[in-house]
Amino acid sequence: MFDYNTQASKFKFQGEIVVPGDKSIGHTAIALGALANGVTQISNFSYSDDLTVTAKVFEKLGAKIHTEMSTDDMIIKGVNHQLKSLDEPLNVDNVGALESLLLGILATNTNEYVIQGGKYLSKRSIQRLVKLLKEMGVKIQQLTDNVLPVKIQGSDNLKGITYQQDISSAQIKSGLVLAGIYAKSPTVIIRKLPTRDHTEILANYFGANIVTTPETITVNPEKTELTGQSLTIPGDFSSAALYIAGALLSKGSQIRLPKVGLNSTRIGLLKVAKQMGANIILESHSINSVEPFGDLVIKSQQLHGTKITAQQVPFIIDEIPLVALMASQAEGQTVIEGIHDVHLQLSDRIRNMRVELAKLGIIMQVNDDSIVIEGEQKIKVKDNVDSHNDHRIAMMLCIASILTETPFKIKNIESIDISYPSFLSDMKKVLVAR
Ligand SMILES: O=C(O)C1=C[C@@H](OP(=O)(O)O)[C@@H](O)[C@H](O)C1
Ligand SMILES: C=C(OP(=O)(O)O)C(=O)O
Repeated sequence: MFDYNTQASKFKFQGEIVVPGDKSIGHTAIALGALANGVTQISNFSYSDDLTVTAKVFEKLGAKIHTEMSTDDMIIKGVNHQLKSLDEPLNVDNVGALESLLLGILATNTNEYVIQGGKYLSKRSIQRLVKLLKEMGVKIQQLTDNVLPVKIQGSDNLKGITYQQDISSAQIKSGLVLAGIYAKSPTVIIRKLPTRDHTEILANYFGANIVTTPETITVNPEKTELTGQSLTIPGDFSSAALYIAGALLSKGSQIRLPKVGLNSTRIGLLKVAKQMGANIILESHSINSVEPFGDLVIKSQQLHGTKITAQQVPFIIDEIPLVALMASQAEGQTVIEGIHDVHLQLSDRIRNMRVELAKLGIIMQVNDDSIVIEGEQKIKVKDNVDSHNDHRIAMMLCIASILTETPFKIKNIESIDISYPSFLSDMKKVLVAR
């Protein structure tokens, strides 16, 4: 509903910016803290629209959540797996990560719940996870075919299952892992490709017994008791990626990003940038925390095209719009393979980024299983652009805007609140006209 007017100047990045805490880890930490016995203390928790929805849902289910806004500390008193029964539906809005975590958790409880979703989640199929949970013994009734709302009644006698992944989705995996924690027998997930692993890492930190190999994830439920923990959430790599792409592309840039999350399943963009010829400096690296983090220094560099394989795609899943922008400014062609088997993101993200970048004169070919992007495309503004209420597209378009002197409008800019509400003001702090 709000238009953002970009500026009639090219910019470069200079200085240092601390990005907010990771959204994906935030969802998982709230879910586990709410479910656990005792108190969980989360440092560097950053509220965004999506995390507000998650906190509200778990408060409704009985968890007590206190947030110290001045210090970004969140304290959760968990329900020790005794979820409150409810007469009203739980609304997950358009928060995909919450939808699957919640289905997995409610699967383990005998109360009946209704889960509702917003515009996008009322269209995105949840058939895969529903089918798997039903195999475990959960009763799920879908009021419309394969989408939210659903009525779910879990069981305290769930049977572990073996799931051969047919799609590389971290969310489906997370739902199944959480259901498996309280089942009566082990659940085994045979991987298609590795995806982000925050759920496995944090669940083990809270007391679960999940064994991972490159090929499998085994959830051993025997005697599992989740206990409240203390943890610090690192900076969100997906937010840092905006500055990484922006600084690489805008001549004369140098930016430092302290304490960014560096979980290897999230930082595919660093590998892609390296393949494209970039040298990103890692100044310090802490691996002794629950999730690794470090300081990154990025300078503008001329990039060249590359081939991004299907195995790399889950590790750049939320950064594909930024990778497309980088590819369009590099020398030569870039191909992103294996896009067919990824989970449909929020809006139809790949289609929407293609349509909106075309309005800025950036053309790409989207095939059934690949994207082909020619390099050295000049940005030529032909029309105003639209975020399609997708925060990743809105913020990528903001980065594109600093590469051109021609101003344009970004419609529905408020979608940035989904993950990074302070993005525009943060970005301004480190932008210098060139
Ligand atoms: O688990 C998560 O927090 C997420 C997993 C990813 O989805 P899929 O791997 O299911 O596609 C990612 O795109 C989404 O933004 C958040
Ligand atoms: C799609 C995203 O998140 P979710 O799937 O949780 O809505 C995202 O953060 O880009």
